[in-house]
Amino acid sequence: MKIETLSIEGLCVIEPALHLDARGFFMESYHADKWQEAGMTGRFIQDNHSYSERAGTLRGLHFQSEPYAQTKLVRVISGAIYDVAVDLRPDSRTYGKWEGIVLSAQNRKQLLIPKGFAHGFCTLSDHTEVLYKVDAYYAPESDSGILWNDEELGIDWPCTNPILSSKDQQLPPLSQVKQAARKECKV
Ligand SMILES: Cc1cn([C@H]2C[C@H](O)[C@@H](COP(=O)(O)OP(=O)(O)O[C@H]3O[C@H](C)C(=O)[C@H](O)[C@H]3O)O2)c(=O)[nH]c1=O
Repeated sequence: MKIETLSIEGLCVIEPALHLDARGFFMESYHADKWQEAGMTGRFIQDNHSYSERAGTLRGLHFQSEPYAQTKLVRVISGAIYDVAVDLRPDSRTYGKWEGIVLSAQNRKQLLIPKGFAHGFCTLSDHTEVLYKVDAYYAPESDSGILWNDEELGIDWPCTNPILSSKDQQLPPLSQVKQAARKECKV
């Protein structure tokens, strides 16, 4: 297994060991103890699977607020995505910074996104399937997000006119998310 840290602390890219033979390959796509030994947090309790018909489909940016914040372990089993994580951890020196990486069925890379990040991706091919593990259950009442093309974030998406859900089209700007977080801290 190879692990690469990214410029934002806590984000890391995992490449599981591949066992190749004349039939193809086998890999352990997740192993709780090995992932923990490698320093990755998160005991995952829910698996998610999304399918996007067309390239240029953008899902996000989403996050669940505490106490339902989720660590995510994201990988692609068909097609490819540009996967983006945005640091929303209140005391982080990289608050509001983002990292993007291509995850694909071909590169078999996985992105570990700790709690406190918003997450989104844009598909780079038709018929893209994304699997991701989370360490907290879906809690719609805590579901929140940031508008994909928020100017303050300035994410360099590879898709200009994406296919979005109506929900994602109406997500708030980062400024509003920051304001809400400040209000929560004062409570
Ligand atoms: C996330 C989730 C959704 N749902 C239901 C709720 C809706 O009826 C339907 C589609 O949900 P949504 O439009 O939020 O799905 P995505 O736009 O793919 O959102 C996800 O994509 C971004 C990239 C993420 O990181 C989040 O995990 C998640 O928000 O699935 C569930 O039943 N359980 C779940 O855990």
